[in-house]
Amino acid sequence: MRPFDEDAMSAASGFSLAEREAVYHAIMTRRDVRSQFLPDPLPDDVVARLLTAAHHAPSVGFMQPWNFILVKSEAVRARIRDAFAQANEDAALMFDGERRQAYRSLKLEGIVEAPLGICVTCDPTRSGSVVLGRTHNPRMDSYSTVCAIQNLWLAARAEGIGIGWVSIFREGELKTILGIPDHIEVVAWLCAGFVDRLYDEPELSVKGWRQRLPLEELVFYDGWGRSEP
Ligand SMILES: Cc1cc2c(cc1C)N(C[C@H](O)[C@H](O)[C@H](O)COP(=O)(O)O)c1[nH]c(=O)[nH]c(=O)c1N2
Repeated sequence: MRPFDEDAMSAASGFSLAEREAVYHAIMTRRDVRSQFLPDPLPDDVVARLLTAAHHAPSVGFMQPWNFILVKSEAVRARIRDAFAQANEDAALMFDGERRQAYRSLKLEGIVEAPLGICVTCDPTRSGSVVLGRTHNPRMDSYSTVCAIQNLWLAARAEGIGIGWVSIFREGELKTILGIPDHIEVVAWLCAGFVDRLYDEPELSVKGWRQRLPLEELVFYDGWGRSEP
């Protein structure tokens, strides 16, 4: 192996050491935010940067299947929060005993507290019925939309903006509230707002719900279940 050469690395990537570190810093310190939102509105230019980051995500066949519905209205966000509350009650009943109690103690959304809601959708018809790369797996358009969300989430981390992904909804209710056509898939409701602090570790881990798995247990070599030769 070639000896590590910092100058060569920077020349090859076009990233200085500090820039490379900044990328990993954003990745490692990004958090899902539920309750640390500040009420200050997000400036339009910052929101535009986040959406631009999202729009530069990879997508199957370059179909760019996403739309972003920006929801500032408190009244609309209150309806979305009510839709969450109903679905969350069903969700709690799916757990038993102590786990149900623990689930109920978690705060799993900041829909009203966050000054901006972003509903991210996926349009499976965006570039016709046959899409390069989606021919044998129709879910690839949803996966592309998730890539856009992750770009937005990391850019937000760098901008000091917290993002909380809320998925505890009956999709039909969100569609009704937001007037989303039937053929469009709702991929995410994102709560967005400035934050004054972030958890160092995932909140679900801090609160004892579930811990990060050891990476070594998740990596196989040359086939499913095969450990390092
Ligand atoms: C597809 C999807 C859907 C959801 C989430 C994430 C993703 C990727 N997460 C956030 C999730 O709980 C969180 O990412 C993990 O707990 C890890 O924490 P950090 O994101 O590292 O802080 C999430 N969190 C929450 O409080 N309510 C929710 O409904 C959801 N839904």
